[in-house]
Amino acid sequence: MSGREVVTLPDDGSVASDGAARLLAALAKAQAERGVASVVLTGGGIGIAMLEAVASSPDLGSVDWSRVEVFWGDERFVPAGSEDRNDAQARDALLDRLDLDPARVHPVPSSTPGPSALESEDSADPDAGAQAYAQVLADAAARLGEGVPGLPAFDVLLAGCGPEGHTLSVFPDSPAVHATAPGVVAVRDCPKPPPTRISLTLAAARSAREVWLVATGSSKAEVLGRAAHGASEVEVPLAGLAGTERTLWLLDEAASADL
Ligand SMILES: O=C(O)[C@H](O)[C@@H](O)[C@H](O)[C@H](O)COP(=O)(O)O
Repeated sequence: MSGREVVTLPDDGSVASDGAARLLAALAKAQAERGVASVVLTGGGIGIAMLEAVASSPDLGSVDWSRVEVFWGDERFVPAGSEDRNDAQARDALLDRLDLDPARVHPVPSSTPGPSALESEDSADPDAGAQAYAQVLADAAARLGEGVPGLPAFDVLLAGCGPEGHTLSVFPDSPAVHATAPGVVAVRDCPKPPPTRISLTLAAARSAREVWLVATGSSKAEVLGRAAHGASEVEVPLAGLAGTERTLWLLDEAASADL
């Protein structure tokens, strides 16, 4: 596991544009090395702002988007197409403008059948959805190469965090944070709405070569400070984020105040 690298930028706009430039460069490098690049997207304000910055980047064409595999680290378990879904927000912000191969875009199953690539796997039961997504990831691991058992060695996994320390949909002292095996879990009773979600576990996120935590604003400062000073992942799940080659915290000054 890699040591943590922290980059602090002046404000959220510069985090979005710097993150976008880094993402484009990382995907282009992965394609040069391995042919196909893979990225795990996140929801949240700064995660989506970063995708908007990718969409408006002059370097958008430096990546061959038909050779990018797209996954999500967590998803709100609501109907397909709902604006609450992280995948719908990512499509609006960026994905709909790209020449992606639909077979390489892997949304997390939704709560009702709908216009998703995984329509047949959508279900009213989040546990069934989690199991279906675990199979999608296992199939991808066979294609892309394995990081941890059963999970692809994603090139870049993006994650946000909440003021109480959640990342993905893994909340402090919740069943998901106690699920220590690499995998996909259903999450119920989330403090952040909507209450039902599907999420990679922290151990699954650690399958990625590079894990980037992207966080801005003063509400995140205290919990980032606790993680930097050794809080456990059970208390502060974001502390458990790590990539096999690189762990990057991309923050603004407000979020960095207690490091
Ligand atoms: O579904 C979600 O909401 C997320 O994936 C979640 O983990 C998010 O990234 C953080 O809560 C940060 O969200 P903000 O950037 O909006 O604070």
